[in-house]
Amino acid sequence: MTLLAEFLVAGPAFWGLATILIFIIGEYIWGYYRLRHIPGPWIAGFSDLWLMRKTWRGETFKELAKGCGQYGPVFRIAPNFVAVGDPAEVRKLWGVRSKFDRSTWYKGFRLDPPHDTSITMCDGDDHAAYRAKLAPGYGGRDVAGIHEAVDDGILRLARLIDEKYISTETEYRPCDLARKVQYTMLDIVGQIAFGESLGFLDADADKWDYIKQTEESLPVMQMIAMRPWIIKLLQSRYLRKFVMPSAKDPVGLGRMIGIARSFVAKRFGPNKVEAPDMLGSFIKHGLDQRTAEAESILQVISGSDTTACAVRSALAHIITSPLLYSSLLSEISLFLTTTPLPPSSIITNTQSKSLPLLQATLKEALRIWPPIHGVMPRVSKFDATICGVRIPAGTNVCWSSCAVLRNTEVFGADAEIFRAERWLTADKERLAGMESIFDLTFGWGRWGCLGRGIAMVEMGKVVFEILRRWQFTVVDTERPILNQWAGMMIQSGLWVRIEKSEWYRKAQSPEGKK
Ligand code: HEM
Repeated sequence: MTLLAEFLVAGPAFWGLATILIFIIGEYIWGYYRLRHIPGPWIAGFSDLWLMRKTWRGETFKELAKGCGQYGPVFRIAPNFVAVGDPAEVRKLWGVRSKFDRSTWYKGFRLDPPHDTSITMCDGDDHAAYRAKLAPGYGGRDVAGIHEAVDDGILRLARLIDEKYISTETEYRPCDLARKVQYTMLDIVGQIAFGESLGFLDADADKWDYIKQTEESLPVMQMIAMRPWIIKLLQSRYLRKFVMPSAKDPVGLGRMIGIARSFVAKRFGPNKVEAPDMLGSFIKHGLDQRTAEAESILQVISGSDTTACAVRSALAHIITSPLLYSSLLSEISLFLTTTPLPPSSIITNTQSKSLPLLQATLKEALRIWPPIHGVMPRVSKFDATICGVRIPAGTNVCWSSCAVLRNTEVFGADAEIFRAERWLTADKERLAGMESIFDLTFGWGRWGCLGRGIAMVEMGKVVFEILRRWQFTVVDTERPILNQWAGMMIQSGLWVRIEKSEWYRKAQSPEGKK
């Protein structure tokens, strides 16, 4: 035996290594043992590789639903993670009376660690106190001009499309509507959040590569969120300045942080500006400068990508479904005959809510392609029972958004397809059930979306105004739009040929303007 081998066999290094190994093996066995009564892919009992692989490839949306079909409504997806596909149980899990809080998974989405925002707060009591400070702002109670901000964004979009993207018999000007919708939503959220548009539509460009970089980082964030120790490491004092976006970055998310920081800075100090916008409301209710910065950045991200996705999903389904498209145009044209609305005016929220097929289409778009479909785990300090299955304390309980939102008992035998009419033909009882599960697209209970009201206003107005002004032909019928299921939907390439609608042409003609 060499000296080294002798040392390893008998020395402290050997015993140190052996102890670590025994500890790791013990942890694997214990990890497997705790949830051994819950079925799932065998590898998920020992390792999170199954879940990581599906997450990285953007497959969790479909695969978790497949797993619920194969193993039952509760199945194991990693040593300490289970997925639930039963709609009523998910509503209970997220409800106000639930004993479950958010798991540390949410900490993976901190943009400016160690500062939390509403979405990264996990402790129920802290979150409730913080949420109370935000509710008057997000709910619009304290904010003047939300509707005007939305209208302004739509008019900017109209200007851009009219000037650059109208095709004629002799000229073909294809337009990526997915991008233009995203620019619109970013401009609107800037106006609502800071009282100033972010200027994406005017530039007709992805300013500072913000969209590109945010989209690239989403799948990575979903992966990091699965491993609490990686979150701690990357967000530690020593590493975060190298790996997290910084306000000094010239591009991307960092640049947006810098912009938010400069807007927020104007609201503090001796010459502080007071304004009746969302930021003003947050500050009025006690947010300090750093927290206001972090919350404002969250607002830009959560308030633009989600609504952009909902609008794009609605448009993609409308313009590829002839029956729905023509029915919607009839609804709009009937509305316009009774309510003359010049092109310079935007439909009101009350008017848009009075259009049943339009509202049904928006709900169906959110249901079939939920903008936020990540696993969103909850944990409890107590053992619990879900669908009759014992869930030990400390287990991450995720939802399968696809299993829940495409449940055939709730939404009908054809739940897997987009059919807006289901919302108009369902009887009272079924409709109540559908509505209560549809709610989950915005989260529910103590943790539910604070921007739901604003989102529905934006969606109703934007989709109506797009449909009444222009008509669309899909450029690539083989692949009208590209969806990437990264926990938060990434969509691109809704390429269309655009013509003005007959109503819009007439309304813009000299006679129409009279
Ligand atoms: C169609 C659009 C939208 C969808 C589908 C959506 C969906 C969601 C979901 C699923 C959650 C997470 C709930 C959870 O953790 O259980 C959430 C949280 C949140 N959303 Fe939205 N959202 C949308 C639009 C907006 C808008 C426009 C804003 C702001 C202007 C916003 C602000 C927020 C905030 C602040 C939270 C955190 C709430 C809390 O933790 O108390 N959202 N949203």
